[in-house]
Amino acid sequence: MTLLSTKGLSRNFGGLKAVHNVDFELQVGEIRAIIGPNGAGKTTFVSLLSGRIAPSKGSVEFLGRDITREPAFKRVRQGIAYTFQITSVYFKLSAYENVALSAQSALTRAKVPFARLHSEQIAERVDFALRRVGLQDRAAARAGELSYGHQRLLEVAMGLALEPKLLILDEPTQGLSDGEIENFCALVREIAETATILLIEHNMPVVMQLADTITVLNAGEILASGTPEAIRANPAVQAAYLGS
Ligand SMILES: Nc1ncnc2c1ncn2[C@@H]1O[C@H](COP(=O)(O)OP(=O)(O)OP(=O)(O)O)[C@@H](O)[C@H]1O
Repeated sequence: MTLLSTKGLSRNFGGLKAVHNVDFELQVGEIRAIIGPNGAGKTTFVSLLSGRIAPSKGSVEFLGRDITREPAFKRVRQGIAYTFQITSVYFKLSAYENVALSAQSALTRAKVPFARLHSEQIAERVDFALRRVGLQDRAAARAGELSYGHQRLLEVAMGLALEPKLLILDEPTQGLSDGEIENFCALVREIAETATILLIEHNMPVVMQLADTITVLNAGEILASGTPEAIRANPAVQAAYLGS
């Protein structure tokens, strides 16, 4: 079953075609990686999916509905969560409060009137999300005092508190230690049991072990799509990206 698809999706910045004419399809339950050289258009592409930026041309469908013109907050309410770099974390708030903000927005999506939001409902969700990423013991810590690796995990917890159907992770392992990366991969597999994952990732071993399917972007266009084995063996991909 198709979760998300795009047709002719394009975004120009002046004369630059950052994303050009992309037809893309994502199936429910898969882990999809998007790879490509620097400047290939990966972040621009997922920003078009999440609604952070508007397309110059083309369309996006989510669960059969055209969401091309829907603003980001409405897409979040439909189940598209985008954890974008560390900038989304409020450093002065506690880990708990950061996740509670997300949880609140998800409960609003479920049409629970804002004024009647019970703190237990939020607490339940926050506890679940923090436990899932292994930060339950750091709930009271200020986000700004957490290690970088924990801040990245906090961001994932904020995404999970939205109970997303689609979780978009933009370079989630950047800056993590080898041990943290290993734990992170286990976490992604666990999350994939209940959500579809779209992952932008530069770390090839991570991509190769996690992804069901890899889509390669190059100069704003899809160069290839396939299993990790097929992508590894694809001469065009090797020439454009893997450099071997
Ligand atoms: N807001 C913007 N204004 C102008 N040009 C932009 C803007 N955002 C992205 N670009 C350009 O669009 C192209 C694609 O950028 P994008 O960040 O999507 O690539 P990427 O594949 O995510 O790269 P990286 O792997 O380095 O993060 C690049 O040439 C970039 O300079």
